[in-house]
Amino acid sequence: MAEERPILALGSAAFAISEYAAVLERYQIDTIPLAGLTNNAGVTKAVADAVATRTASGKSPYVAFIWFFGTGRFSPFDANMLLPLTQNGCRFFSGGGAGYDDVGTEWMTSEGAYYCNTPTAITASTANGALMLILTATRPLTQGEIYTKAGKWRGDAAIPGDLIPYGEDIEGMTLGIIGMGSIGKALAARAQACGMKLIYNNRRRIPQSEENGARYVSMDVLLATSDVISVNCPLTESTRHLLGRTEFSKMKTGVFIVNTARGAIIDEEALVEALKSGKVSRVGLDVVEHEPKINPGLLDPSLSYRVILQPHTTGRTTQAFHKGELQIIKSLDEFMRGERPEYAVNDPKI
Ligand SMILES: O=CC(=O)O
Repeated sequence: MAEERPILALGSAAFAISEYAAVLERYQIDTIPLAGLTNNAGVTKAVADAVATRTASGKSPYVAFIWFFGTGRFSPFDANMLLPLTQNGCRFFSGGGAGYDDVGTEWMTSEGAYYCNTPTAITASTANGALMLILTATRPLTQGEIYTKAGKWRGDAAIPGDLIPYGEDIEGMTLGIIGMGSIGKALAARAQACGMKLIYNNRRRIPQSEENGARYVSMDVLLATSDVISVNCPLTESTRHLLGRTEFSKMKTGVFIVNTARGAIIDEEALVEALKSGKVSRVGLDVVEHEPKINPGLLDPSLSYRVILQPHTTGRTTQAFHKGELQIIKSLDEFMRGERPEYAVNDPKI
């Protein structure tokens, strides 16, 4: 047990139980219990208190801070929350999740600290979730379930607009993938097996051997030729509202849109207009701009079953979170051994 290099943890692993029990044996870890914590201010105070207690007792300061999945309600994990740690020598942070738009990585770099995400943990679950939403958007699945449970079966032909519409088969449709990282590639492999034609846009073309049958095209070509568009890129300043009024106007009429990345990549006001005008047929959103608040336009009764909403759960499977917790442990071990962690997203001067 290395008392001289202690670690602070927010909560505990919930899936990699035995592996994390071994971590608790390997290192000296203080845990901030999650019970009673509801927001960023609570965690900010708990971190400051933990650092102050350690300093007051004359013990060595924390060198690392980790948190797990399901902690989005505490974000952002930035200077405001973490400064007491870096001021006292903490040089490693890692949290559950592929995206890290809610983590102050630039600030961490300037403090000489690593940030490690869990880059491939949710790849399969999110790609499966994207395919699930593509199928749900192209087939009237939500409406069918609600009707069946309500005893309406396929609806009443005598009432205008009441019948469930026919579904559309995705075979032969063109899928445009925006963002060809690990999730985009995994989605391409799945969609290819369903007989879709694949195109993608990315900051740059990726090696052909990794394209999984997708063809690199400009954003304008993707917008103009896709029957289904899937958003799979990270949220950055350059992708915020990447799909807005101008982009919707370039799309095919009747396009289906799916977003399993981050809500703010789509301008929701523009999306609602595009749904109302019929430009967009149906949309499947696992993410929205101001989670957990839903833009009232998306809940407009006139759009009814054409807006499929999920509570940011496509990546959330037991297998994915287990893998992710193992990735946090791997990064922590590498840092504690004095190595550059493989999953570091930044390059601080250490
Ligand atoms: O949205 C989930 C993630 O980024 O891991």
